[in-house]
Amino acid sequence: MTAPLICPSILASDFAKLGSEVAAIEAAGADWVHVDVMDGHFVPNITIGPDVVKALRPHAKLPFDVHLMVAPVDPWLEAYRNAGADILTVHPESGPHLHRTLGRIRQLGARAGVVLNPGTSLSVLEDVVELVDLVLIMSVNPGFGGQSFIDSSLRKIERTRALLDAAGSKAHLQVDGGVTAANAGACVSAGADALVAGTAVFKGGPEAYAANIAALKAA
Ligand SMILES: O=C(CO)[C@@H](O)[C@H](O)COP(=O)(O)O
Ligand SMILES: [Co+2]
Repeated sequence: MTAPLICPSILASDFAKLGSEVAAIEAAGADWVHVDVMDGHFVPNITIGPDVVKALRPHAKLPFDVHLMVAPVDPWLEAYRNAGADILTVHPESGPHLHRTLGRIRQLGARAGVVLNPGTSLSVLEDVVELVDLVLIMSVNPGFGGQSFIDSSLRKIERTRALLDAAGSKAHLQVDGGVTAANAGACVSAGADALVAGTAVFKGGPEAYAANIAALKAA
């Protein structure tokens, strides 16, 4: 089995040192930088605006994987793309026309992702599968880091893998929320090829990042 892509969520990093945190995870072997954007409306937390993404962009060469928890999302796509986002991932609930939103992301030259909350049906994906480069399965309800992995997510990952394979899609299948070295193997066995991890990467400070990332890859 190939090792999964590891996408540290900088939500769990030291916000007073974001530039050096992004550089540190790149040096420690991360594959993508996962940026959680929250608006205090779609989810009950406020985090990172496009100016912060722009300021962080020179600190790493890794793809910036921007998870937009913002509604309405459409007015923000261009700003985050211009700020340096390589992947823009949207919730179906964050706009009226998912098909149009995904098309717009690709038109902007970014990879398009769709993210399914624990309570969102996988059927949403059926009609847009040809427009997605990434499917993100939330294994917690969005809004905060440090929550516990919802075990029923494993079955949803399996069902998503089956749907993508049946459609001949090469989209990445990413998991986000409560991912640790203890459940990473089960996520990959279920069909995930990319793991978001905040707490599990940033615990222990910069000296621990390489070992934390290696543990997730090996799991
Ligand atoms: O999108 C989200 C939360 O809404 C995630 O990306 C979390 O930030 C992951 O953090 P951990 O659960 O790994 O601590
Ligand atoms: Co996220």
